[in-house]
Amino acid sequence: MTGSITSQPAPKGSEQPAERPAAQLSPTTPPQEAVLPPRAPEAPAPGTLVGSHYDHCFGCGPQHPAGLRMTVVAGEGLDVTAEFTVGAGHQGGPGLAHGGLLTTAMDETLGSLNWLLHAAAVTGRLETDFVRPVPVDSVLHIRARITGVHGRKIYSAAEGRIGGPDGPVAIRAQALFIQVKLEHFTQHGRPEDIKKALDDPDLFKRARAFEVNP
Ligand SMILES: CCCCCCCCCCCCCC(=O)SCCNC(=O)CCNC(=O)[C@H](O)C(C)(C)COP(=O)(O)OP(=O)(O)OC[C@H]1O[C@@H](n2cnc3c(N)ncnc32)[C@H](O)[C@@H]1OP(=O)(O)O
Repeated sequence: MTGSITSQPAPKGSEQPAERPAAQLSPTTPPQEAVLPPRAPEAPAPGTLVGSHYDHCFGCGPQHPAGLRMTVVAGEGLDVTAEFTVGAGHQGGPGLAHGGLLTTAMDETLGSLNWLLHAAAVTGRLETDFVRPVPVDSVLHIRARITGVHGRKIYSAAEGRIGGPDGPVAIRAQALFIQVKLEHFTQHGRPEDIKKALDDPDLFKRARAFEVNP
């Protein structure tokens, strides 16, 4: 067979393996200077629901018609747990969860950690390893923790297990969240949604509570 990429002769002078670049730390790995701060006084008590940050959020909003409606429970330290039940509407391959939706569930859980610091933060980078397929009807049990804080950067990691906390690992994630001011939302969001949120004191009080001075 001709024309196959693999059957092409190596270009002259390329017989030596290229020098590998030095191993680099992922931007989601906390630097040595990072710290683990105490829980904020406003953090939800251990064992209680963290609560939805926005009613229309795809990940946690109770008013979202097709969202994941995830609920997250605060842990004892800088950690949370969450469960995501994979439904027929979440399929990628037949009978299996779509990877992008699993990533969303991880993002939502990791994002909830910021409540423990009382910090408004958005996902800057999210890395995901898909370890095994997740069948429809299974419950993904997610445990997430903050791994370090450095300036505006909040580092975190999570693991999703099938069926419960002792089930087989299906997905792992590491994230870098960046603290932002409330203006991040009010300046960039669609004006009618921002107005609706601002006009509704119940919807917005949590967001206001998030205001920080990075
Ligand atoms: C209305 C209702 C409101 C509800 C409120 C609830 C909130 C909860 C919502 C939760 C919803 C669920 C979660 C969601 O879905 S959140 C939604 C998905 N995420 C976003 O939309 C974020 C989009 N990105 C941005 O807005 C900006 O890029 C941000 C704000 C992130 C940074 O732009 P900003 O101009 O502010 O800062 P900076 O650029 O100086 O960067 C600062 C530092 O960070 C480092 N860096 C940045 N990015 C990366 C990267 N990718 N890898 C590695 N490093 C990165 C950067 O090098 C720098 O480091 P250093 O030089 O200092 O060392």
